[in-house]
Parts: sequence; structure tokens; C-alpha cells
Amino acid sequence: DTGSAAATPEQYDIQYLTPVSLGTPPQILNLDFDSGSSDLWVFSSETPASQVKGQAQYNPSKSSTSKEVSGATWDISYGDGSSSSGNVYTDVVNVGNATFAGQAVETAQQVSSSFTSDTNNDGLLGLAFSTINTVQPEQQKTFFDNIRDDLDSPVWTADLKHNEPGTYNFGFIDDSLYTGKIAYTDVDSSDGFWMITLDSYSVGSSTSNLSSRAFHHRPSTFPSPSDSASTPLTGIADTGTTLALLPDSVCTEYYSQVSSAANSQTAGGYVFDCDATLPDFTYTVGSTTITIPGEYINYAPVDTTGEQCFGGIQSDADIGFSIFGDIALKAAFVVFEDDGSSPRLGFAQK
Ligand SMILES: CN(C)c1ccc(C(=O)NN)cc1
Repeated sequence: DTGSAAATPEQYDIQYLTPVSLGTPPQILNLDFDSGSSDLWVFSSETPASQVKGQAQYNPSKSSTSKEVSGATWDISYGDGSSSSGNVYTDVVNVGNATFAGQAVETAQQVSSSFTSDTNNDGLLGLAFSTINTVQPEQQKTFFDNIRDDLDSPVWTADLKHNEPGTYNFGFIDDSLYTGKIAYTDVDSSDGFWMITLDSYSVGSSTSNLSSRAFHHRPSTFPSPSDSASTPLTGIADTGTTLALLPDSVCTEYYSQVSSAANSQTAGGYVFDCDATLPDFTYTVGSTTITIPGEYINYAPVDTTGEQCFGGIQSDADIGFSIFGDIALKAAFVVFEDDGSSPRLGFAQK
């Protein structure tokens, strides 16, 4: 079995939506595939009308193959403070021809305001590890965990793009989607996430880093620079988070290269003049180097004046690890591999 479906960005690449078929006859909903969570939940016939604003709704009573999971409930909260909760059914779920008959479909009986106002998002399809699925009393498996053994290969891949549709594939690696070689790194899934350590990062052209300059002799008073060219970054690969949330030290180093940049309390992060030229941000996994173009890091205007723009790199303070969200992932072809025992993440240029 294999599957392939389009990942279409909403404005500013704030999120990517992918059509999913649920039930019999098929009910098509556009879901946010999220490698940072593990619940497949949908707007449904059970979602109060006051909390629905244009979203498609899954109606289990209209599906001949739906079965209620007796006594099961779910309740999830996300890093941005949004939340949802409800009941559970199983039904046929089909993603680009990859199909599982008994997939847990979590129907929303409550969604928070940010979901209600997100009018094109009909729900989430979790692709983190099933250990953090929120269904009680019996935890449910993610779509990938369910179909993994039927897939030609135990992988799914993300080819997200800037301002144009990309692709989520299941069960195979499409060699036409990347260049060079895929470099793999081990995943620590103990917290339920695709957590990895990037070998290094650099801001702009590497000569910006003092240590890479031929300093014949550096006065002893010179600060020995944090040699970012070999500083690792540990974080989670999260297709459901828009930005790249990185350590304060990295943010400081990055925005020190942008003369108009400031860390704004009112805007909630680093902002700069929209006409600023932003440096690239590069990270390495083994021998593969991924460069996020500066333009991708000019994320979006703060307001309708279009004077100040919000950065695509922001602080991961208070989270405890970095979050390599869409800003970081859309510059790469990413392989999420899990044979059930030793998960790995692969990165390639494209
Ligand atoms: C409000 N929406 C659409 C969200 C979607 C995804 C997430 C998230 O943290 N995923 N890892 C949060 C919020």
C-alpha cells in the first residue's frame, strides 16, 4: 500500500491542508497533518453550530462503516493554547489511496476559538507517536501506526513548499522530490515526538562567524565566538507548527544581522522592517546541509500597514526544546521513518 496527497498552504504558509476521505460513502475533509501531535480529530455533526464557521463536518451517522468506541473520549491542548475535545468513532480513512478500515476518528464536541476562526481547517491528523494520543480509557493509534505494516516501506515523507502545494507521501520515497542524498539521524521518541539533534547551524554566509575567519592571532580579550558552525540544536520536527522556535542565543545571533530587528512585547516576538534583507539560516544533518532562504524568514506583516514584519525564527523559551516547524521543514525533503522500534528522520536538499 502507498498513498500520496497534496499539502496545500494557507496564506503565509501558516498551515498546510490535505484532503482526507472518511467513511462510506466518502466524506472529504481537509486536515492539518501534524507531526507534533497524535490525535486524528475532526469537526463533526457533534460540534456546536456556534463553534463552526464554514468547516466541513464529519457525520458518523451518515457513514455505514462508522462504529462508536463506547465510553471513549479525547481532550487535547496545543502549544499555542488552542484545544478541542469530544467522542470517538472508528471508520475507514483514506489518504491519497492509503487506507485503514478501523481508524479512530475523534469527533469534536468542543473546539477553542482559534479553531473556530480557522475556517478552512476541518481538523488535524496526528503523525507523532501513538504514546501521546489523548483518547481515554483506551489510547488509540495514529493513522501511520495503523497502516505502517501494510505500507511498502515504513515511512511517510513531507515535501512542504513556500506558497505552493507540496506533497505528503505514505509508504515510499519519491526520488524525484529531492536532490543529493538523504542524511538520516536517530529520533528520540521517548516524549512522543520526532525529536532529533541537528549537527550544526549557521546564520548567513558562514564568514559571518568569527571563528571561520583567518584570524592570525585573536587578541585574548576577543570573545571566543559560539562556534555555531558546530553547535547542535535539539528539537522536534513539527509540521503542525508554523515557525521555527529556536534557542534565545540563536535568535539573538540571527537578528543581530538585521539592523531594524527588535524583540517586540506587543507583537509577541522578533519584528523588523518589511523591506529588510534577512540572512539565510542553514542547518546540517550529517553531510546534508539545508539552507532556509532569508525570504522564508520574512514571515508576514504584523498588521495591515505592512511596515513591520514578523520573523519566521522566534524563541523557544519556556518550551524546553526547539520546534523545527514549517519554516525549517519547507526548505527540505523530510523522511519520517519508523519500523516500530528505531525511528529515524531523513533530510535532503531539493
Ligand atoms: C489552531 N491550530 C489550527 C493549530 C494547529 C496545530 C497546532 C500544533 O501545535 N501542532 N503541533 C496548534 C494549533
